[in-house]
Amino acid sequence: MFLKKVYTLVFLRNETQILLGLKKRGFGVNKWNGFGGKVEQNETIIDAAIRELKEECCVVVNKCDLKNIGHLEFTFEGDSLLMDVRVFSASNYQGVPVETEEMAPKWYGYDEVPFDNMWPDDRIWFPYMVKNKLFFGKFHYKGFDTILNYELQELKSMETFYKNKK
Ligand SMILES: Nc1nc2c([nH]c(=O)n2[C@H]2C[C@H](O)[C@@H](COP(=O)(O)OP(=O)(O)OP(=O)(O)O)O2)c(=O)[nH]1
Repeated sequence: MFLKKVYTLVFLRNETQILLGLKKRGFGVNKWNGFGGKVEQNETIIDAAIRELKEECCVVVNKCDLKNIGHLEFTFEGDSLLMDVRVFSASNYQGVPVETEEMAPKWYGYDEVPFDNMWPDDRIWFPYMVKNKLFFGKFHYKGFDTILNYELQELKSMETFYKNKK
């Protein structure tokens, strides 16, 4: 039995670039990533995505501009935690990303994404996101550097995926 915790992960994107943030503290420190974190009690997933984006880089996004593009699950050898990560993309937003105590933002061209300084699974599923394919990925780690096994599939619709998910 796993103990599931839900997280958000938001990527601001345009046709040529994607915004990443260098995590300055906590889980995933010193890695480039999208913006996100734990969904709190009594908070919807979409509200958590909006809140975390604002807290981490001071950008405001409207609900209707956040598109759920993927679902990721992470488990770790010897640990009962299952991280359930809802991935979103947005190209409309208000404000200019700025550095906060948690993240230092930077725009990257799609061909210069710094995978060597990111979670190892990112290089596996990023190509789906870049090609605008919806995806579901499951990664089982040993420690935080080694993927022991994984599954990745393209989805036709996130709604259908969640409807059929147990
Ligand atoms: N790209 C990518 N993101 C990941 C992976 N694993 C993983 O947890 N994430 C994301 C999901 C969340 O956005 C973030 C982890 O959330 P967090 O621990 O920073 O949450 P938080 O801000 O609420 O935490 P806290 O420090 O305030 O307690 O990292 C991964 O393998 N790849």
